[in-house]
This record gives sequence, C-alpha cells and structure tokens, in this order.
Amino acid sequence: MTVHFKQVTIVGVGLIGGSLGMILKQQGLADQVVGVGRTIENLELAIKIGAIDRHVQDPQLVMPGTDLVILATPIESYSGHLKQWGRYLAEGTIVSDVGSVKGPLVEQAESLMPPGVHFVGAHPIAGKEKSGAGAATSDLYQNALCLLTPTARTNAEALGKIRHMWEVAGSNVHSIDPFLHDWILGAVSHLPHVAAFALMNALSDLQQHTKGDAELLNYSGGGLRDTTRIAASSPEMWRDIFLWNKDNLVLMIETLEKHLQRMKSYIQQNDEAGIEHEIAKARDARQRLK
Ligand SMILES: NC(=O)C1=CN([C@@H]2O[C@H](COP(=O)(O)OP(=O)(O)OC[C@H]3O[C@@H](n4cnc5c(N)ncnc54)[C@H](O)[C@@H]3O)[C@@H](O)[C@H]2O)C=CC1
Ligand SMILES: O=C(O)C(=O)Cc1ccc(O)cc1
Repeated sequence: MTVHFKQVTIVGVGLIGGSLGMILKQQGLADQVVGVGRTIENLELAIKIGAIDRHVQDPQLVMPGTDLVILATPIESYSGHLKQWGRYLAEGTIVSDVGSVKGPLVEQAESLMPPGVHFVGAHPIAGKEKSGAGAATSDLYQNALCLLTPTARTNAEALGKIRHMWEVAGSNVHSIDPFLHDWILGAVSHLPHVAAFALMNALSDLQQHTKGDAELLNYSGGGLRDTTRIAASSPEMWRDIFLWNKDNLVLMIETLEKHLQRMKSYIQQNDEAGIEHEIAKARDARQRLK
C-alpha cells in the first residue's frame, strides 16, 4: 500500500504530535505538515526541530486543504476543536488522534464527523513524562505498541492508511475494542500514574512531619526514582485521562486501596507470613513484565 498525504494538520504539536510530525516529514509521508497550537514559541520550536513546515493561528483556513488531521492535545479539548473547524473539512478527509482514552472519546469524535469525513481512533503506547515539542523525537514510536480502535462505523480504507502510517513510524500496530482498551490501559497506565502522584504527595506530607532540616528526597535510592518517574507528567493531560476513564479508574483505585489496606494490617499485626506472601505474589507478577 502506498500512503501519501498532501497536507497533514497536527493539532497540538507537543511530545506526541511533534514526534509524529517529524516522522511524517522524514519518511516523506506528507507534502506539508501544518501545526496548530496555543503558543507561538512551541510552534516555532516545532518548525526548528523539523516537526512541522508551518503553523497557523486559524485552523479553519487550512482544514479545506488537509487530507489528514491528527488530534494530539489533551483529550478534553477534542470536541471544542472538532466543533470549531470540523465543518471546513473536505469529504474523504481522515481525522485521527493519539488520545490515551478511547471508548467515550471515539463515540464523541464519530458523532462530530461531518458526512464523508472518517474518524480513526489511535493510541501510541509510547511516551515519557516530558511535554512539549522540545521533547519530541523521531524514534519515539520505534518498536512500541500502537493500538487502533475501529468501530462498526470505521472506514476500512482510512483505517488501512492510519495503520500504515504507524507501521512506518516503527510501531507494532494492533486493533482493539475502544472500551476494552480503556479497561486495559486503566490498569496498566492510568492506575500506575495515580499511584505515582499519590506516593510523591505522601512524601511531601511526610516532609512536613520530618524533624530538623533533613530533605527526604536527598536520602532516596533508585527505588523511589523507579516508582515515581511518571509523577513528573503533565497535570493537564492526566486530569483529562482520569476523568474520561473515571468509571474504570475509580474501581481500580479501590482495588489498589484494598491491597494497601491488606499490607497495612499485616504490618500492624506483625503477620510475617502475610507480608511475605503479598511480596512474593507481587514479585512473581513483576517478573512477567517484559
Ligand atoms: N505523553 C505521553 O506519554 C502520551 C500522551 N498521549 C496523548 O497524547 C496527547 C498529547 O500529549 P503530549 O504530547 O504528551 O502533551 P504535550 O503537552 O507535550 O503536547 C500537547 C500540545 O498541545 C497544545 N495544546 C493544549 N491544549 C490545546 C488546545 N486547546 N488547542 C491547541 N493546542 C493545545 C499544548 O500547548 C502542547 O503543545 C494527549 O491526549 C495524551 O493523552 C498518548 C500517548 C503517550
Ligand atoms: O512515561 C511512561 O512510561 C508512560 O507511561 C508513557 C505513556 C503515557 C500515556 C499513554 O497514554 C501512553 C504512554
């Protein structure tokens, strides 16, 4: 399959959108990559690093000539964007995204597509705790999983083109039901972020109760670094992810609370076997993580 786009417009040229823009340009998948964003500084930087060719203030002006739009802003903003410029898209245009939640978001995006415009949900499972175009790299998606979330309404040709684009980016592409996606990613991505944010905040509280002028963080080894790297992630992005995957995540947080309570009571009761059993179970599960 040869896939080529005349003009790709990336809405939100940060870590994820910027990395994709670099690939589109380097791999010759698009004649023109246009950026839409909030701050001129970030968009200028995106030009400098080769993520986009130009940027526009008013997306309406470029949408009629665009054959692929990538939504790459925090997910709560998607509907506002689609309502602002969706009606200017030409028939046959593909709108895709990179959002970390899919079920309700895909339903919303599909309902906002003008006739003849095709939505394809996508989620690269790659990234890091850094934000903005300055953090973008063209190898971000190499050997990473990329999940596509087609529905009964998805256009097969558009799906094939988005699959091809992510394969060219170096990703292993799989399709999955959007709601199953949210359950799985809730467990393996969203819950760990909840835990990392809570752990760092707990340490801040404990700092208040620390005698003298000892800085707790100055005494940490690799363990704290390993368990909390992702606590440095974007508050805006994670706020939206937590709220859009609320039902799954609340249930998952309750499961985590159950395990914290269990360990707490084993410790309180000096239950050596209980503590050891909990840790051994976790260690076995951790060894299966590749
Ligand atoms: N960070 C990660 O590791 C991953 C993030 N994602 C998803 O990718 C999307 C983008 O995330 P990142 O690139 O990490 O964030 P980022 O913060 O690096 O980039 C987002 C960009 O969008 C711009 N922006 C924000 N709101 C906007 C608005 N209303 N209109 C126009 N521009 C706006 C920001 O100024 C920024 O340049 C999110 O939806 C996130 O769920 C998906 C996979 C991994
Ligand atoms: O920094 C990390 O390890 C991540 O977990 C990156 C990440 C963040 C959000 C996603 O939707 C997918 C991947």
